[in-house]
Amino acid sequence: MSGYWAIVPVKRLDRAKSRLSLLLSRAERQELAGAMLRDVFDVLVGAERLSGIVVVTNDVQAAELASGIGASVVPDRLEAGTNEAVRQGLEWLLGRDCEGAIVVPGDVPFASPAEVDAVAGALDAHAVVLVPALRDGGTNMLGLRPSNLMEPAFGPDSFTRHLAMARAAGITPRVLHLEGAGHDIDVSSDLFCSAEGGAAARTRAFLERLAQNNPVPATAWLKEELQP
Ligand SMILES: Nc1nc2c(ncn2[C@@H]2O[C@H](COP(=O)(O)OP(=O)(O)OP(=O)(O)O)[C@@H](O)[C@H]2O)c(=O)[nH]1
Ligand SMILES: O=C(O)[C@H](O)COP(=O)(O)O
Repeated sequence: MSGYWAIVPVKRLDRAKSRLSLLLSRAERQELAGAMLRDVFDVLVGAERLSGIVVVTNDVQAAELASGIGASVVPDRLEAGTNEAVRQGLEWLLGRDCEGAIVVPGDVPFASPAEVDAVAGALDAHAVVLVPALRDGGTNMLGLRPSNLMEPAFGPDSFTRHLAMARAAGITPRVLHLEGAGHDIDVSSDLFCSAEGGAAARTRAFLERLAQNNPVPATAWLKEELQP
């Protein structure tokens, strides 16, 4: 099927979000990761411009959820990080009739279907589309047309790196600042920031419960900021 495909890398849910371990137990992190993933899948299903979804994961539950929405699942037995997972998704797409790919991490639950469609619309005119994280220098969505145009370079400060890589290849990327998709959940302070954007019903319910049960633990944030 031609058109744009979403690639979603998903780490094992019971290992997800280790940077939140100051505030959340392993079980809570797993629950949050599952809630965010379900919300992200709803967003992708609601987008009108996607021709397909490929989920790269070694997690049984994530794979079941992915199959439930009709996504293709690429097993990620090595779990060697986001870039390796995205690479596997891109490689899988190479054999398919696909015009381009949009990498969507599983931790951007506040994205909306309209934002995904906006990335797809921008990809029609630009070979590289970047959605920066609003706070930490990351890349929250990466659009590539064709899908093998550029290697993924996720990790700290990936937005600047993706920008530079595109420019080095002679491409002027389109940068979309999106309120919903720009908000990912990585560190404790992200748990207490109200987010604009899409429905994110399960994630918002989790965060509301958390806020009710725990008055904002400023000291935890401080510890987090002080960590190298
Ligand atoms: N398939 C796969 N996905 C990964 C891997 N590492 C990270 N991801 C996914 O890549 C996206 C961005 O990852 P991070 O923001 O670093 O999330 P995380 O690894 O759960 O968070 P931390 O443990 O706090 O670093 C999320 O959707 C992760 O599930 C991996 O080794 N394999
Ligand atoms: O740019 C990135 O690597 C992704 O957004 C993940 O970054 P994060 O770990 O800051 O979410």
